Amino acid sequence: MAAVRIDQVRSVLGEILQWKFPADAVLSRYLRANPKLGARDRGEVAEAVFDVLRHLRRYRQFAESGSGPAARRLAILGLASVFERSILDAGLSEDEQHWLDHVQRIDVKSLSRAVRDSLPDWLDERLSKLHDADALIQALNKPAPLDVRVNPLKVERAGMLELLRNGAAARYNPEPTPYSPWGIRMQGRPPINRWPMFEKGEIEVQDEGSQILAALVAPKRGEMIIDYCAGAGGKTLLLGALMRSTGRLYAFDVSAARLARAKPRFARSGLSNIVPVVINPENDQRVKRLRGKAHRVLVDAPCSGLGTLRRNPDLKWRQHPDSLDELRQMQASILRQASRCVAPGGRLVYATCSVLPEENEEQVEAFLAENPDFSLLDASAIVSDRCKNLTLEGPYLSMRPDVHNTDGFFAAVMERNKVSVVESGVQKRKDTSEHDPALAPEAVTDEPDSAPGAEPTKESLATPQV
Ligand SMILES: C[S@@+](CC[C@H](N)C(=O)[O-])C[C@H]1O[C@@H](n2cnc3c(N)ncnc32)[C@H](O)[C@@H]1O
Repeated sequence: MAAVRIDQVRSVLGEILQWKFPADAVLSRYLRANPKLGARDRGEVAEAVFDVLRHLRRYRQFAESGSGPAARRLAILGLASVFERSILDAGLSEDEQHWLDHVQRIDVKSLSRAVRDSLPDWLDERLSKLHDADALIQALNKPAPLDVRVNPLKVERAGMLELLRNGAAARYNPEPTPYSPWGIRMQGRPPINRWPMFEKGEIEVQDEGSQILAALVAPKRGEMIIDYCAGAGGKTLLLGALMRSTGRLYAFDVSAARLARAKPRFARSGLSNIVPVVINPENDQRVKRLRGKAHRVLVDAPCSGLGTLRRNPDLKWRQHPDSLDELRQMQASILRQASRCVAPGGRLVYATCSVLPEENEEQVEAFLAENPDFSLLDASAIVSDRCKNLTLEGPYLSMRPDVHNTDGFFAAVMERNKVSVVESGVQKRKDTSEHDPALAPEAVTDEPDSAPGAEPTKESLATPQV
């Protein structure tokens, strides 16, 4: 069995290490192409592959010694984290066993941090500037638990926890998440997409940090909200539920494929206030029509994803300083465009799942310097309303795996002055819905709990005519 597993891991790694596709996509494709593999086989292959990606630099150094193909030695090192030696040895030659004995005796503390914790030099250098860098790097190198979130429109967390603890999920040790009031954390690899509560839209997979982001947007009933980079809808779903399915929640994205992946999730959720719209990154007329209209705009910006290394360790090797520069320009441009949709008195939330200041604080500072009609709010005061145990230092939301046991997330909340002058968008049409049903205004049945200062706007916030 060990011999077969080594070949399987080696085969998956062979494709992943070409870095053409994300590791999880390659692995899913491999598992789909090998349907005879049972749940345990799949788990073992996945665990070993991800272990290699986490420790790639160190393992490559170890694999320089020994004989035979280096890719096989990487697979052996990955499987050494899954199997006991006695099981693994059954698939190894005598030479390989000696080689593994040798590398397992190496004192990793004698290696430089970049090798020990397997980081490319450029990333080691950037992370080393962060507070408590060692703890952060080590936490990013550990596998993450699985966080799910209840759909507050359908169920309460306490009831769902009881159901999970008394059913087949008990072995995954479900526990409430410490900060998010909607989260449940499980250990291992629960096959939740086959569970009835998932099919009924009562639970969704969402990291606790991402749940807290939705709390930070703090949408209210009846408001008009834009999730500007909605992707597969992870945050849209919780925003829609917090709005109690009232008002209007635009789910924008430039990628039709990503929004298409969101649609079954929207359907399961039971939400009826979401309007998905594929937008053009440049000069989109529908975006223009929403200028100065939204109560809240969330920009969950495309980023390096370096806060999610626990789940996506391949990003260490797929990202590069040049790609980071491109991302920074894109982030600044999206933030600028999205900010125009914010109504006077409304809020703009900029978020990433990166831990690098150049994608986070520096972007926000540059935006605020160029846009004096926006000012920074204290994130801590806003989230404390729903996330009782969460204390933050400073005005930003900054979640870290070493501190909060979540992925690395950053967010800033900015408020537009009540007296901002809103640039007009495209020329007004008599009846917009006739031309663009995707943006057709629908009856807003619930009064907003509060509307941002509406005095100087040309159109009223409560009637989202777009
Ligand atoms: C971090 S992901 C969003 C994840 C999503 N919010 C979620 O919670 O599942 C960033 C998204 O931004 C989208 N994007 C890239 N450029 C964009 C642009 N100019 N305008 C809007 N969305 C954009 C990408 O297609 C991607 O889906």
